[in-house]
Amino acid sequence: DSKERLIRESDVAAACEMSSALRWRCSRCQVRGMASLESPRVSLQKSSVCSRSYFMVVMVFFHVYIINVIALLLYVHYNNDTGASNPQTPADSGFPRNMHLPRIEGIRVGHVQKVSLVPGKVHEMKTLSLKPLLFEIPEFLSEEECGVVVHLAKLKGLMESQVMVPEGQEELNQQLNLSPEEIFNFLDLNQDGQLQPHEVLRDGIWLTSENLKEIYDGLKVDQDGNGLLNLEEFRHLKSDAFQRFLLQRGVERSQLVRNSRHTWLYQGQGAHQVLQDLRKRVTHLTRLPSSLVELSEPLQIVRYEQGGHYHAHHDSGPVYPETACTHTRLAANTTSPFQTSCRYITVLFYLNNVEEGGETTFPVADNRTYEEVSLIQNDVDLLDTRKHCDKGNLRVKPIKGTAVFWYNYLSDGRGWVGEQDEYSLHGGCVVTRGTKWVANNWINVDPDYQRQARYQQFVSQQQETQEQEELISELNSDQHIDRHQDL
Ligand SMILES: O=C(O)CCC(=O)C(=O)O
Ligand SMILES: [Fe+2]
Repeated sequence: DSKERLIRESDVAAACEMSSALRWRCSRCQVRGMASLESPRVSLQKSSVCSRSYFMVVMVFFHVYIINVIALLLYVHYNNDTGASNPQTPADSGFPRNMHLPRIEGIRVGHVQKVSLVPGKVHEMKTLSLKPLLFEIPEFLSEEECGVVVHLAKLKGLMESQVMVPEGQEELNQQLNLSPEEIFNFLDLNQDGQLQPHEVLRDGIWLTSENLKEIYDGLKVDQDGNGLLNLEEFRHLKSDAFQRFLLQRGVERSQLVRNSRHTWLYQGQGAHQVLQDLRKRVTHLTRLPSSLVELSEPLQIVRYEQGGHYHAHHDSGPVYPETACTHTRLAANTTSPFQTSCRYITVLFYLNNVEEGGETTFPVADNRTYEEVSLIQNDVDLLDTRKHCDKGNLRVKPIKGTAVFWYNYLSDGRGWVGEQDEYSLHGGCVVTRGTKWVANNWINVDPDYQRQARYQQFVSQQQETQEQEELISELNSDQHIDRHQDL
């Protein structure tokens, strides 16, 4: 009998160890533990409640627990490898399988966080809006740095940001094989069977209702004269008819979507130190992997003369499965006619103080809802930065050295780029006095993780080949020198 009790006692000990592994509070163990301090007799009596079957139950729990843990580990493992957002990437791509893009938290509008971007200086970063996620950092560039960037841009020379050439709309439509009905349906946002002025394809030219009436009259297209186009009237038009008409009649620069000049400055190895420093600072600011920042577009410098403007736009378009990104297209092996620049982040620097006007407007920042149709109502076109900048939700005054930055895409919830953030709509208000200099640093990320990975692999292979070729040519030239010396 005492032997059996001893066995039971050891069973209980084993069972209790199991149960503590399960974090399952075994009151009997506590009773046993306490009792054993006081009197072994009591301990034996109490332990009798823990029978073999009790031990079996605990063992079953223990096994279920272990199986659950293994299943969870397997799930995490396979989800990382085969998930849509983070699919398998080649082992030698130098691009981690599971790269997560950090996103800075805005907390709330007006929140200020301190950021350390350059040694010995602390910057303050203020949240301007949450939709889009938008920040302002005063004194991001020093006065001298602003001067250097403007100087370099002038040395390089600036070109018109928008030229007046029809953009081959007709050819594109033919290529896409779209019927007039399909195009009409696509343009007719509210599907009322009529094209309102704002539903007409503007394609580079900013058409006010007055402009449009003039075009309709000139082309004799609006047969019933109601200022709207129905499908029948639309059928008689070529899709680039408006552009051609305006080209013949002559268009002023102020009638374009964008009235500015710009140039591009390379920021990689060998570039001016200020440009390289700027890129490093942007990497620190955005907290993105440096490889992404380094493979992005060069710095764009923009100059607006007095009267210059940029109507509200998105820096990067929506991405559908068939949309290619301009930067990864080379490695994507696609023939899709749809492409966008996939600018995940815009960092905009103000390089001078503007005497009057020239603010950056975010007309729908922190709106409750975003509806394209409600942007143009009762002759107030919120996209029009020549006329209605004062009616937008948020305007940032250009101050020399200040940087603003925002996300043009939302997160996909799994650490990668998600859908376009429509609230990132913005524009440059008309410069009413003086000139305005800004610079754009766009960080390009493909919302398709695998395409971005392939692109990075492609670039690193190219770099390797180039380095090898350089090494070979260096060796050859060394041999050449030696031979020369021999001679
Ligand atoms: O000039 C500005 O304030 C905005 C510029 C801009 O949006 C752009 O260049 O894409
Ligand atoms: Fe922009």
